[in-house]
Amino acid sequence: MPSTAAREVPPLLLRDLAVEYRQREGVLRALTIDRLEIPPGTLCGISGPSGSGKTTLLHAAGGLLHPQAGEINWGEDDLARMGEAARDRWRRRMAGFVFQDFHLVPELTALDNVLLSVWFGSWSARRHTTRAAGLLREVGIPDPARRAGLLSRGEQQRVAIARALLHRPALILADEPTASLDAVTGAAVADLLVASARAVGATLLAVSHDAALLGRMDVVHRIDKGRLA
Ligand SMILES: Nc1ncnc2c1ncn2[C@@H]1O[C@H](COP(=O)(O)OP(=O)(O)OP(=O)(O)O)[C@@H](O)[C@H]1O
Repeated sequence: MPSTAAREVPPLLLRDLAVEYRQREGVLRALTIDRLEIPPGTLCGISGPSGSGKTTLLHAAGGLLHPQAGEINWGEDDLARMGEAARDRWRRRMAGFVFQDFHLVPELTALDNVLLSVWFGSWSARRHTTRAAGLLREVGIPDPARRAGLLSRGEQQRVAIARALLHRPALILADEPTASLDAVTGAAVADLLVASARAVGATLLAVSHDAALLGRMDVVHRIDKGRLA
């Protein structure tokens, strides 16, 4: 299991948060959170009906969107007060993302998919190549030279998890990580995600409808109509 400790993991505190989307019919208030605190290293599930605001919450907590009001405090850093460039830098430093449909480039090898952020960033490729190959071995991908498009769906999600772990994130944000996998493969991916976060002490925020995954979280917050239920 990936075992190198994460950087220092800050607590998350959301306060008076409001996220709105401009839609054709007008402005939709998608999320209203008075207060939500998540201690460092917590495995936190986010559940709720379709359209209730789960992904919006994940994106707000991960600095992928700018809220209309409120605070998104990861320790000393308030993402709500940062511009887009600062949030980009914060994300690259702090967060690893895992998505339902993997977001891999099928023509590239497993290794190159894990290293994509290194190509686009200013990190040293050689140092990261060794770590990326090691992570792929640890998540159960023995052949890093295999093209991602030739891997099974479960293997592709393993590659995506290795990619999320590359920069030793303090936070792992996963959006329906098992939803496009069959039950057995999903359970194995859930095991890997939980074990990976635990091994490095990272905070895990996982949006999911998957009872097996949610059952492995320390806490599950349910969202209904944009509010904590
Ligand atoms: N970029 C956007 N522009 C406009 N409206 C949006 C946008 N993203 C989400 N919404 C709306 O905000 C509400 C919450 O969406 P969100 O994706 O957060 O819900 P969800 O609980 O993750 O849903 P699901 O389980 O179906 O993925 C929905 O009504 C959705 O239509």
